[in-house]
Amino acid sequence: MKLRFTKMQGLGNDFVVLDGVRQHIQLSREQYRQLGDRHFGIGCDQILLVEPPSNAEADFRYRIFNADGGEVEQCGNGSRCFVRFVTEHGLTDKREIVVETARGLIRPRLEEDGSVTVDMGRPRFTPAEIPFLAEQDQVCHPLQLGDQTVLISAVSMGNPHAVRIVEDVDTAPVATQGPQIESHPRFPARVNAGFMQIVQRDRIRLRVYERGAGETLACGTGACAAVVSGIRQGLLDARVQVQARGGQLIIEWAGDSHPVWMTGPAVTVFEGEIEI
Ligand SMILES: N[C@@H](CCC[C@H](N)C(=O)O)C(=O)O
Repeated sequence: MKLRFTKMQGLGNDFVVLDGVRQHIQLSREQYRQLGDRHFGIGCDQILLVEPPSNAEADFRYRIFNADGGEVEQCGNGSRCFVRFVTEHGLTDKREIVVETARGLIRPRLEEDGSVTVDMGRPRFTPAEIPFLAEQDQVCHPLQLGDQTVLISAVSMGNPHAVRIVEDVDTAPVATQGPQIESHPRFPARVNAGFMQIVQRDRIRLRVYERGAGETLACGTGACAAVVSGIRQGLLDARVQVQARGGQLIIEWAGDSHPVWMTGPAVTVFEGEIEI
């Protein structure tokens, strides 16, 4: 079967986007994994499938698959690419779009300058909602990694995140501790592992070892989780610039049950067709 696709990126976190509105797409986990393969497929961190909504309130539904083929609940950089995709492909002329995801509705808005602002919903900290095996919600939890104990905060932005504060992201043990945290038995659905350096109260540097994709150049939900975790610890202000390896995001959170807002770019790289 021939499949048309669009290659996009948000801060270097790259996506294969499929139009499931104009073509019927039903792929197996193995086929998603094949699309994401950088040697035998197109190559990307995640695949986004845009579909008609099943909820009357929504304009579209979008599904997210990691490069390992597994379906996940939420994707920040992907939600901005999604907005550029549906507008550039003439699927909508709305600037504010209601989108159904596996974890409820999100409401992205296309700004005049082409950037996209997304209401990412409210963060959740209850261990069962993340899911994380812990007695109670604490701002920080000790986590055993071999013979070392590290402090992490556990946050769900629809998808699970563990955030660790480090002195310097450039020398942080992302390649070694990232996979250990990702598959830690206390995270039964696995987890995205963030390493955050606090530069100032309104600026952090962040690297994320993503569940199902490895370290990416940026992670939107990871940026939300890191800022929320820093605010909860009293270390950050309500508006923070997040510097990832692939570029910058602005994250805002007013606390408690307020939603987290994310603003950043999304870019189309090329279009193509693949036999799958
Ligand atoms: N890159 C994404 C997150 C994609 C999903 C994640 N790897 C997971 O498994 O939850 C983002 O920008 O948020």
